[in-house]
Amino acid sequence: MPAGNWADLPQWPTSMLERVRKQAPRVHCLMNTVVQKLVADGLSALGAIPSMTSSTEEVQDFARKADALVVNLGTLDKQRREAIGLAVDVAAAREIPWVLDPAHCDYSPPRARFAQDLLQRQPTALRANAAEYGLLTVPDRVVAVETGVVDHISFAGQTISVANGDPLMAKVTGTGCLSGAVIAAFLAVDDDRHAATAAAMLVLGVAAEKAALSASGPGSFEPALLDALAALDGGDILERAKVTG
Ligand SMILES: Nc1ncnc2c1ncn2[C@@H]1O[C@H](COP(=O)(O)OP(=O)(O)O)[C@@H](O)[C@H]1O
Ligand SMILES: Cc1ncsc1CCOP(=O)(O)O
Ligand SMILES: [Mg+2]
Repeated sequence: MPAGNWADLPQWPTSMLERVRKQAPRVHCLMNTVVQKLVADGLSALGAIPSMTSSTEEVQDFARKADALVVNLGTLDKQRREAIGLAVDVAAAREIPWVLDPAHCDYSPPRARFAQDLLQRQPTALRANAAEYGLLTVPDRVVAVETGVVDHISFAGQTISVANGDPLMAKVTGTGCLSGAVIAAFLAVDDDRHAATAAAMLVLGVAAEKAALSASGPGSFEPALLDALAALDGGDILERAKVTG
C-alpha cells in the first residue's frame, strides 16, 4: 500500500478512481464472447474507454492505441490464441500494463497450459477465481489476485485483502471478467501495481454493495451495478471499505 497502511492513508483508492475518470484510459479487451457487453458497459460506466476486437488483422493496431490490455481466456479458440499473442507482443514492446484472466482454465488442461505460458510473459496482474488460481504458478513480478467472498491481492510478499462485494456478484455471469478489466483501467493510471489492483477490487466491491441496496435479484443487480460504478464517490468508498493488509 502506498506510503503507509489503509488506516493512515485511506484516500488513495478515491484518488485513483478520480484519475480513471479524468484520464479515461483506453482498455483493449481480448474478452470472451459471453460477457463482452457487460465488460464494455462496466468500463464505460467507470470512466474508461473499452475496445474489443480480436481479429488478428487489427488487434495490434488496437493494442498500439490502448493504455492497458486485458486478456481473458473464457472462449478460447485458435484465432483468439493467435490474437492474444499478437496483442501481448505490443503490450510488452510499449510497456503498457496487461491483466490475465485465465477464465475456466480449471476445465481444460490445454487452457491451463496456455495460461501458464502467458504468465511467463509477465502480465502486470493475474485475476482468477479460487479454482483457477490454485492451478497456476504466479511469477514474482506479477500481482496475484484471487477473488471470492474476500479478494486477496498479493505482491512482493505482501497481501492486501478486500472484503467488499455482494453475493449477487456470483449470480451475474461476467463480474469476474469485469473485475479484470477494471484492474486494467486502474493500472493504466497508477504505477503502483499492488495499490492500483487493490483499489480496483475495492471500487468494484463497494459499487456492488451499493447496487445490491436497490436490486431485487440478479436481473436488476446488473444495471444497478453500472449505475453504482458511474456514481461512486469517495464517501461511499471510505464508509464501506473493508481493507486489511
Ligand atoms: N459471495 C460473494 N460475496 C462478495 N463478493 C463476491 C462473492 N462472490 C464473488 N464476489 C465478487 O465477484 C467478483 C468475481 O469473483 P469470482 O466469483 O471469484 O470470479 P469468477 O466470476 O471469475 O468466478 C469479485 O469481485 C469478487 O469479489
Ligand atoms: C460462462 C462463460 N463461459 C465461458 S466464459 C464465461 C463467462 C465467465 O464469466 P465470469 O467468470 O466473470 O462469471
Ligand atoms: Mg471467471
